[in-house]
Amino acid sequence: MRRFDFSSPDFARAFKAFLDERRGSPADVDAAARDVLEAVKHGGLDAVLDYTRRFDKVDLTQETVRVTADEIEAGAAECSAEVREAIAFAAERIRVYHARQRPADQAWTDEAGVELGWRWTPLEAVGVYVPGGRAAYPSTVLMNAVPAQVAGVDRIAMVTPPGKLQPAVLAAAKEAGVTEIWRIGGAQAVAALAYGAGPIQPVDKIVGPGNAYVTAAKRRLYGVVGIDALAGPSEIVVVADKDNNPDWIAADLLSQAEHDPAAQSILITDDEAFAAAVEAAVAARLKTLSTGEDAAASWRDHGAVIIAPLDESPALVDAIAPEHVEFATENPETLSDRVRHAGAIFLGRLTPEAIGDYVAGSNHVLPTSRAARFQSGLSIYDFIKRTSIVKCDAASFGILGPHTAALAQAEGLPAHALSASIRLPSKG
Ligand SMILES: NC(=O)c1ccc[n+]([C@@H]2O[C@H](COP(=O)([O-])OP(=O)(O)OC[C@H]3O[C@@H](n4cnc5c(N)ncnc54)[C@H](O)[C@@H]3O)[C@@H](O)[C@H]2O)c1
Ligand SMILES: N[C@H](CO)Cc1c[nH]c[nH+]1
Ligand SMILES: [Zn+2]
Repeated sequence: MRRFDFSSPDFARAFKAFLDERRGSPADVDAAARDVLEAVKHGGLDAVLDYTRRFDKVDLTQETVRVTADEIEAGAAECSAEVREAIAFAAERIRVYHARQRPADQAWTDEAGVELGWRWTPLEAVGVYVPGGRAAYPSTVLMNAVPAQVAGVDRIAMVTPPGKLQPAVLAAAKEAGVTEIWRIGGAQAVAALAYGAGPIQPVDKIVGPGNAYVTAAKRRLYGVVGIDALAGPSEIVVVADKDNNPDWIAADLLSQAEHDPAAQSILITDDEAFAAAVEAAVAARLKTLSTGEDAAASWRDHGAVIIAPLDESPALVDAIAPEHVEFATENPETLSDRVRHAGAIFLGRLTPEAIGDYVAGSNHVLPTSRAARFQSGLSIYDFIKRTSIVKCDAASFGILGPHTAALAQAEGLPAHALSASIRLPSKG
């Protein structure tokens, strides 16, 4: 864990160096993802199954790689009633939240008499990545698949590593109406969705979070398929004053650290004694968590405590551009309203980020590695696209045609110019 003191003369340089560590994929991870993509592109399902044997230690065949309808039913039935109820509760809140995002088609006639507008249509085939290396993620099934269903996507193909295919994951898939599930993960699963592999038909877009290998593969495949955002190892910034319970804040920091040794948790506070209390609480909790080993590695290698006036926190948060930021302060909006770059903002002492991970209704698939500077979290917009519509009649063509021909001539594109001028009444 690194400590930074805003008042130190070296702060700006040291903080920038710290931030630069988290831009893009590490070179070794990117190289590994590149090799996997090439192998699957040329080797198809055999290559996918080879990597599954190597990385996931599971031996699958063309016959067993797909989760059958019976397996989905049986797995979902094994899930406890309490968890099934929570899945249904979360799914409904996610459904309602994302339905509100649905934009309207538009159509109007402008002053030149041109009929203009646009129409939104759903994507046909989407691949959803549900992580499953270290933990099982039923919540991520919902965060990916429910918005896709709300948007009206025809085919949802889910991939998830074979090891942790737990009842709750299958119950969530059932709740979200997902019927196509492949037990593959990592860069090889992303490649299979993009290129197709044996029985796995290629998709038009791949969404969903994953570890650094999954994220590097998605980054490389952009263009072959659409991708949503670079949603890699989890991140949290907690802005907290000294009036918080240090145990609560420690839990919030650890809630993201436990996802992955590559996750990142950062505390910003103006009080040194409070920072020390949180650090002590983190150390104590690490000993009791079943995920303590990963969380300890994350806190040790990527964690940070920044001592700074709270008034500086919005600018610091913008520089970090984190996946999540919590403002555990008395009037959180006075600070949070000044933040521009964050995947999601959680306000007040009673809104821990974990609420957003599961049941708030907002999406938990969010940009990491500072991608919040230019990307949003997963939404209905990832599953629809806009087609523009234009219609001229004789009168409006008479206005637009000559300008079209003039611009085409200026670009040295005579066929374009002709396509307009040929339709204009001849001048003489
Ligand atoms: N940003 C978000 O919105 C968000 C949401 C949920 C989870 N997450 C993140 O998702 C990630 C889940 O990670 P995970 O590892 O548990 O599951 P994962 O499914 O992302 O990755 C597991 C796969 O990684 C591959 N792999 C493992 N080691 C490899 C290696 N050395 N070389 C190549 N491939 C390898 C394996 O094939 C395995 O199936 C965490 O980083 C978590 O923070 C992010
Ligand atoms: N915090 C993760 C996004 O970074 C999402 C998640 C799923 N389950 C628990 N948490
Ligand atoms: Zn989480």
